[in-house]
Amino acid sequence: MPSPFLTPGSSTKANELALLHLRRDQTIPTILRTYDDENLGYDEGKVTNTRFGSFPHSTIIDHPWGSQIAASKVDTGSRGRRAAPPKRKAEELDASGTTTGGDEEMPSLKTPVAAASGFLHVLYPTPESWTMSLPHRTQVVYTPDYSYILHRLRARPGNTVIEAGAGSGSFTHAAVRAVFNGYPEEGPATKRRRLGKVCSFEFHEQRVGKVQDEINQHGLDGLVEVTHRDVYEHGFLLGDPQTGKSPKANAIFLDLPAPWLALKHLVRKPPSGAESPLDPSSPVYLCSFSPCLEQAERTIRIMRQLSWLSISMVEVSHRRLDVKRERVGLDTEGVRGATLHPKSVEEAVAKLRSDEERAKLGRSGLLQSGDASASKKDSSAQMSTTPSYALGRLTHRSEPDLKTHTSYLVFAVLPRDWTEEDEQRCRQKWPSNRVNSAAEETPAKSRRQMKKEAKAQKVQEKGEEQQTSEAKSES
Ligand SMILES: C[S@@+](CC[C@H](N)C(=O)[O-])C[C@H]1O[C@@H](n2cnc3c(N)ncnc32)[C@H](O)[C@@H]1O
Repeated sequence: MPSPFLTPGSSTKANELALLHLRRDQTIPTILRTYDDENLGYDEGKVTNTRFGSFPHSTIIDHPWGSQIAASKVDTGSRGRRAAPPKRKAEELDASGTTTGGDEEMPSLKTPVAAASGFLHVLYPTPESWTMSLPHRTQVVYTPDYSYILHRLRARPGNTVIEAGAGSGSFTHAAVRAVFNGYPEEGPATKRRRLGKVCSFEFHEQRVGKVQDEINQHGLDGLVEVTHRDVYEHGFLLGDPQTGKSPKANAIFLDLPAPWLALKHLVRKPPSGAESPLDPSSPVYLCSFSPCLEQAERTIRIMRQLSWLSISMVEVSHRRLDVKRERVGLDTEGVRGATLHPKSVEEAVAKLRSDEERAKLGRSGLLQSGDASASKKDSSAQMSTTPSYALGRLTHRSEPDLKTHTSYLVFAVLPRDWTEEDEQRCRQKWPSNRVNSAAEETPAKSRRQMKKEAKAQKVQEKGEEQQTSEAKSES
């Protein structure tokens, strides 16, 4: 099954994840099904109820992504009072095998009737929207952090990423999109076309089960491999911790309470004699996510002992700045967000004077509605000589609800092992006149010396030319 995260196609499909977008900060993830998989007893099949109305999934399936879906009239009251428990019906359907996957074979469902109001938009899932809507089981890595981490890990199509722990699967989805290079069913990986993969490790049993279910429902089987493992003790091999297969990782992301305890397994030659989980043919990039500086320091100390290079630490502290023009004044009547209040003493006094004037005219019966509106128009015309975008005071303040948390990210690189055979292979592959044993033995010449030698050669050539011309003239 193709994943809607990676290849969503043009329209929604039954049994695939879709995001029901209610408003900017409210999205409901759901697996679209025509039948009532939770046995809630709706005549219309599976229904999602929201504050903007009820949405039978039959009205959402087979619509282009981004479509606006109108709410339907759904009987949410009487379904619990049915004589035959709907659960039995659903169980029978499950047993007959007609519910899962075979939506065409479903018994007839009630055709939904459009409600007078209410709508939502149906969107395909992305790692960003999934991060905002996923069921949180742990603290998660948010988009501002994982976009930077994946960039620094040089995660690209065809790479293999090790992730520990998987937690709620937020980073997992972003990582698999970064390394995706085709589905395993499309053909085996070749030397030139490696299929990207995420090897995810988690020691909390229930979280493993949940992540595994989500990976399966999101069509990411084969691209993400979740292993139930305490990585401090048993490392990162796939299958058996001692004799298992190496994931041959190019990039590693550790989101663990004690990352330094896992580092001993991330070496080229494990002391136990087991295979290394790292790709022997490439440098390995690592990022460790810590909420406090002490953890970052401790990780760095162990990294140094284990030959990690280019170690650097970054504190991620995102702030989104809300920039806007604050308008205050009596000329802002009807302007959204503006403060209708005199902005200076002069304006306040002018207002008092005009109010007094108008009161006087009113008392003497001279104020006519036409005159009043004309005088109002005159004053606003006077004030509107400045273009509206330049009116008011420019202010900025940081938006408080940006979802992220302060994090200390430690980055490092472990170069690939380099043997004499590798050296010889390279010399054969890229022979160079400049790389020969003679050149290696003699120390490199300085520029000055080279210039001197060139000059001497020129003088010598000139002398030789002169000699031959003299000899010619003599003969
Ligand atoms: C902060 S959460 C990870 C969140 C995840 N990166 C995400 O974006 O959703 C840390 C996870 O590490 C797991 N963990 C802690 N110690 C572990 C260990 N020794 N081996 C494997 N997983 C471990 C915890 O169970 C927890 O789920």
